[in-house]
Amino acid sequence: MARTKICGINTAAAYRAAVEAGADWVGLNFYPRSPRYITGPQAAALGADGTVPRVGLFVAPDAAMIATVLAATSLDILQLYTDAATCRTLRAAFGLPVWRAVGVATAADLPTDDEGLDGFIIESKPPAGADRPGGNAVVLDWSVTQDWQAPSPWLLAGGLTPDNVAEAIARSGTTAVDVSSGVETTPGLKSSDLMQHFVRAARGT
Ligand SMILES: O=C(O)c1ccccc1NCC(=O)[C@H](O)[C@H](O)COP(=O)(O)O
Repeated sequence: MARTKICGINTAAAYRAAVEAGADWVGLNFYPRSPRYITGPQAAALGADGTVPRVGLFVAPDAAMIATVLAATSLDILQLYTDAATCRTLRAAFGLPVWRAVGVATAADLPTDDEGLDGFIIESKPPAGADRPGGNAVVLDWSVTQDWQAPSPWLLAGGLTPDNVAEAIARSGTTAVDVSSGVETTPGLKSSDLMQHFVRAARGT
């Protein structure tokens, strides 16, 4: 049984489908190189009704980048691809919970304290030559977190699909999962059926 974040929501239809599928969070991607990229104004049209918490994703962010998005729309959580100190600074600046995204290859890469943050996204490192740090459909070795004493809440991500998420949950010990590619038919195009199957498989139903 795990909660689910569906990341890379980029249309009103995809937002509705993620809500109907039972996602616990939706991710909005503000990284221009991503096939799921949206702007702040586009995000404003995607379910700012509070139905499902919205996680805003930023890569190498500064305060101006985040402020520009927040001027156009609200966010509930920040998912940041940057160092822990910058995460703490931005957390204080905007008064929003921060999840730091951590690329993991071995147990040595796992955080050993909460870093003054609210949680982590634990995912596979990007493959060589990747143009983005996440959303690459690359699976992590799920045994890496088996003996980890997680210092705070965390979500498992990377290459998850409706077919492998139950095994990923069982082997990693996670209580929350995060998916982007695995619920798409092509990069950036979310599938309602795949989202429904993914959430059901994550819930064990
Ligand atoms: O999804 C992207 O395109 C992306 C681009 C740059 C940074 C992060 C990105 N995704 C972040 C996520 O939270 C994804 O859900 C996570 O990396 C898992 O992606 P996937 O392996 O495609 O399920």
